[in-house]
Amino acid sequence: MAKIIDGKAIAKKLRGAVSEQTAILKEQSVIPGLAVILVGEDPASEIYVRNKERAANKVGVHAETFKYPSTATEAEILDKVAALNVDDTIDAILVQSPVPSQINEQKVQEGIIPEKDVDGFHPENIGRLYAGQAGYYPIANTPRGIMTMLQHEKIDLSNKHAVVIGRSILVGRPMFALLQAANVSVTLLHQYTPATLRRELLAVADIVVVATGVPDLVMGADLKPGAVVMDVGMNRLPNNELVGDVNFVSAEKVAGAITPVPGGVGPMTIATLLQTTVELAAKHHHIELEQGWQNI
Ligand SMILES: Nc1nc(=O)c2c([nH]1)NC[C@@H]1CN(c3ccc(C(=O)N[C@@H](CCC(=O)O)C(=O)O)cc3)C=[N+]21
Repeated sequence: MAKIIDGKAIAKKLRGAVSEQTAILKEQSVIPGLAVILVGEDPASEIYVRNKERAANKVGVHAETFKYPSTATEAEILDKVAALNVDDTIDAILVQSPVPSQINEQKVQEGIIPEKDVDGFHPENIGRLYAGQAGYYPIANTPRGIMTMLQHEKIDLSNKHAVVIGRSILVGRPMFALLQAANVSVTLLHQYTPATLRRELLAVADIVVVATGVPDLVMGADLKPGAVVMDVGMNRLPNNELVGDVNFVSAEKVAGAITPVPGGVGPMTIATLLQTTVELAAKHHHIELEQGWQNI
């Protein structure tokens, strides 16, 4: 049976470290500010945004949510982003994805200045990540949180092969770059990968990251025994149950370690978002943070 990777517990540790860092910033009168723009009335997004706000306030991050109706225009959102870009109390800006179809998401992402781009979506930040550049720049929080979990679990990455399923800017693509930077050999699959090829590759994957939105896409029988499985999926079933993209019951019999849904990758995404917000605030105010993250 696989070890269950407790994302909730690791997230709690990380939030503790974030609190220590916000305390250091507070001594210099800096309160990290996170602005969240939410367009439309998607109930799932609203819950997520509320969770973020609550978690932020508990660790000393000031979070503000700006809500717009689903009829909001692109110009309205771009204007708000422009105002937040020059707002000195705001260090990090996040536009909740997806946005309604009249708004060009890419244009909005490019409107956030790279220094406040807490999702790591700006082409400049993505370019740096893909180029494997050194130095600090924000990186998408879900894949970054997954790297923290792998590190926390002391999973040896050297000479390993990872299969990442999903090529979104939110998860798959930055995951590919981060694993590669950690010297993992990475194969990136997506919805056009034939199922036969997917199974061939999963059978030789030491690490599997799944972010597709397809329940039961990966079954225990697909896995290499002992594989580490990171499930990013969040699917609400008709019976209201929340499940990932991996069939947990069959997978936990074959995997070496696996993240549950809920309580796995999700809580780490939020904790990592707060971590990134604090880092951006420190950079904005030219304050050197202590090397607090290492204790996670
Ligand atoms: N610009 C942008 N950045 C994002 O990071 C972003 C986004 N847009 N749009 C939506 C997705 C989704 N996402 C989640 C993060 C945490 C949980 C989470 O905390 N889940 C908990 C609780 C789930 C529950 O019980 O409802 C869990 O998995 O245990 C869920 C979903 C971030 N996203």
